[in-house]
Amino acid sequence: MSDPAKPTSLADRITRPDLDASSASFTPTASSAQGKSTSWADEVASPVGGPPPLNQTSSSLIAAQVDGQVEALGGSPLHDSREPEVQVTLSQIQRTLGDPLYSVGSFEDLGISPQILKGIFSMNFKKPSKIQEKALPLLLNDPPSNMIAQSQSGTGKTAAFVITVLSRLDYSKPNQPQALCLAPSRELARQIEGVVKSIGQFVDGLTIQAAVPGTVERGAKVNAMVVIGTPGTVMDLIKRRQFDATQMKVLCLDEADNMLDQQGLGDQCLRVKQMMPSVNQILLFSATFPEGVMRYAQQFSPNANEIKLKRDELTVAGIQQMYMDCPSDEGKYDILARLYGLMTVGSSIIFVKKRSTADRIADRLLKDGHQVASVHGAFEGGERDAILAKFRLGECKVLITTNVLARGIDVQSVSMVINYDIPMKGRTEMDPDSETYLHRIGRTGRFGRVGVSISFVFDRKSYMALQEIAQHYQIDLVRLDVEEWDVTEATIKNIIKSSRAGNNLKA
Ligand SMILES: Nc1ncnc2c1ncn2[C@@H]1O[C@H](COP(=O)(O)OP(=O)(O)OP(=O)(O)O)[C@@H](O)[C@H]1O
Repeated sequence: MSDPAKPTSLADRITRPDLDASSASFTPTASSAQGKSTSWADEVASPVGGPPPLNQTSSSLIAAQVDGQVEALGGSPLHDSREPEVQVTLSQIQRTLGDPLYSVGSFEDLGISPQILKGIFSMNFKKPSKIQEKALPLLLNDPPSNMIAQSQSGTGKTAAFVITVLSRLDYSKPNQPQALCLAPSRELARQIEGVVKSIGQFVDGLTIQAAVPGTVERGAKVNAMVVIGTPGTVMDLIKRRQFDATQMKVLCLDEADNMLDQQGLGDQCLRVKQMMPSVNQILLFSATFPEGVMRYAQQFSPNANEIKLKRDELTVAGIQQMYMDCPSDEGKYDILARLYGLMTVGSSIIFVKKRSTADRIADRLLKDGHQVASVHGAFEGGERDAILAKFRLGECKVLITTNVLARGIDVQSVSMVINYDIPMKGRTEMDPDSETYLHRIGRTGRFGRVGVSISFVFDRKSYMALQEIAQHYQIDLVRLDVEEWDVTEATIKNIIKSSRAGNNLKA
């Protein structure tokens, strides 16, 4: 069907790596080199570029496996050249104050309290990551200044803002709310609460409280120094005077682009901010800041120092991004069921568009004898917490979910992410949602680990959407052949194994 000499499709641009089991390295087969394919990929013309040299694709896969090996016993794997340089732009105010811009090589250089340092080291953080080394000197500088910070998924943004929050508190006022971290989902808020607890575990007098649905009873007071919550709940608590926000110093929005971009969440964040007259440091963090949202972010967090990444540096090198050409929408299920064995090598997350799809797939997989759990917005809060807790502990290895868990969730054992449905924007679903794609696949490959993402396409629309996402980030997706299952299986296994080796060493 396709002319091997003519680079017309994504499948032509991207090469399928085949595994040479004896040498445990990838080499292209004759069939892939000749462009043999019967997929959507061949039927849709690609507007850009020719194929990368075959050996380039295969060697990049080998490199990824080597990169994924982490240092033995608690060494941090993310301290090498794979972490892209972040671009720092100082605010006008900061420039007039003088240039404090330096990059710290160690947490000790930050001048933070010994108790906070002890907390950091107890988490086995040996050195700051790039975002931490660039952001923390600015975040901790006096007088406090705003920041809009972008860095890749899994690079330690949470610790950067948590260390800042803990360094800004007046410990003589344990019952007075002074810092608020907002997140778009209860799960992420809970996770941030955990990080505050861990880093702050040796800080005398620290008080922490979650403000997500169901945690603060009607009439009860929010009386902790650090509050971590979701925008709607926090807004209601302040309005009902359960939460005194008058002495708030720091406001931090995690996944800021997502919250500011959505009508409801964005309005709630703005209302919350307006109810905090004394806030003097507004921090916005995310792996993505699309241009349109950036302008609003700059209004929300005025005169902020900015840390940004180039668009082609947004994807994490350790995540091998692949796709599978499925026979039909319904046919995706059979492919998923075949992948099940690989999904349980580590832990996996399957992202679908609709809650009903999550339930349907979970039911079928369970009936077929597989252990999976689904979780989404229709579940009651406590149930959501319980399922995620099981997943974190590895008691449940495969989680089927919607975009509700696409952002921020940090489970280091996740070695595979499956995009069962390609993420599309809004109700019309006309445009691919590149940001959500990035956040979804970012649930694997955390802090320098290796992971695999597999996106399912089955028709022209899904194929074109994925192609657009690939072009947006200038990435080459690897095609896995559903017809050559042995090769596909070996390819995935090999990558996951390398990440597991790292994790085992770390344990
Ligand atoms: N300096 C460090 N050394 C070692 N591990 C670290 C360090 N900083 C953070 N980590 C670990 O890296 C992992 C990812 O961090 P975190 O969840 O903050 O990423 P993130 O940048 O917020 O990602 P996302 O964009 O997906 O929300 C966590 O498990 C965290 O404990």
